[in-house]
Amino acid sequence: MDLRLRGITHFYGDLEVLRDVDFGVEAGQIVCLIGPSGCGKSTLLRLLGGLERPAHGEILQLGAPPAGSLNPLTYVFQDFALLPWRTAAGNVSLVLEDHPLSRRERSEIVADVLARTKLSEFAQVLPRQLSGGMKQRVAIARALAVRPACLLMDEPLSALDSQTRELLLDDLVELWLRERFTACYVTHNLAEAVRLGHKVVVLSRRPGRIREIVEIDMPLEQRKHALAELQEQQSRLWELMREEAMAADRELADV
Ligand SMILES: Nc1ncnc2c1ncn2[C@@H]1O[C@H](COP(=O)(O)OP(=O)(O)OP(=O)(O)O)[C@@H](O)[C@H]1O
Repeated sequence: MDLRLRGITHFYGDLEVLRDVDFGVEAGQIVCLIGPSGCGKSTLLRLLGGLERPAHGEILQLGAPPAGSLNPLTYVFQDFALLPWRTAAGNVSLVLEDHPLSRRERSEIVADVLARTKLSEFAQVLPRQLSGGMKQRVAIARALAVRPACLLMDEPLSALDSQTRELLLDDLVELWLRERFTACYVTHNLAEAVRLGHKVVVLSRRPGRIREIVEIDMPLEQRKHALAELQEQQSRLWELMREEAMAADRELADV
């Protein structure tokens, strides 16, 4: 299933947050959203997931979600959002409990996604016994359990230390190579955007407009070993963002 945003404009009261935003998320691709603080990236994810409706414009879902999808648009949050009293398996199972599945089907799905995210041996462990990186892997397993058409990822690595972030970044690349999942991925981290994004949507400061859409053709599996080339892409993205980021900072300082 592809997603298309057409002419998205959004307000909170009188505050115009997004203006005339157009882009697409093609099935099997990761689209990264970057832009200065407050430019409306998380708002765009909420609009994509249907949590809010845009003031103007439309979001189209083209094609069918994967067979058996229980929640086509599924969020992965920065703070993992795990229930502390449930084990890793219990947290994953939670999102299946409102669906008409037998106990056996449920445990098969849970075992499958824990295996796919290399968490099988941690199935019975509580979140407090897990590192930040492992917690986020549980959250990703939970998201995969509902067979999403598109993962809506809001800075999923930003609560982690830099080493863990790097490891999880590798895990995400590996997962994508195995499963070709579709994602719209919000980040402040340009290195993350150029490692993961097939396309990077650069937004201007508020009201967020499309500043540029940068396609990165290099296959994901090659990127880890092509850091010099990626650095060029990253510098280009930073050039696009720098003035907007400085202006956004000045605006925040004036508030
Ligand atoms: N529910 C809301 N009600 C009122 N204003 C809101 C609401 N949600 C967001 N905003 C405002 O809308 C603007 C965009 O917020 P949003 O969180 O989408 O930006 P962002 O680009 O994700 O920011 P950051 O990079 O800092 O996370 C901000 O000025 C924010 O204060």
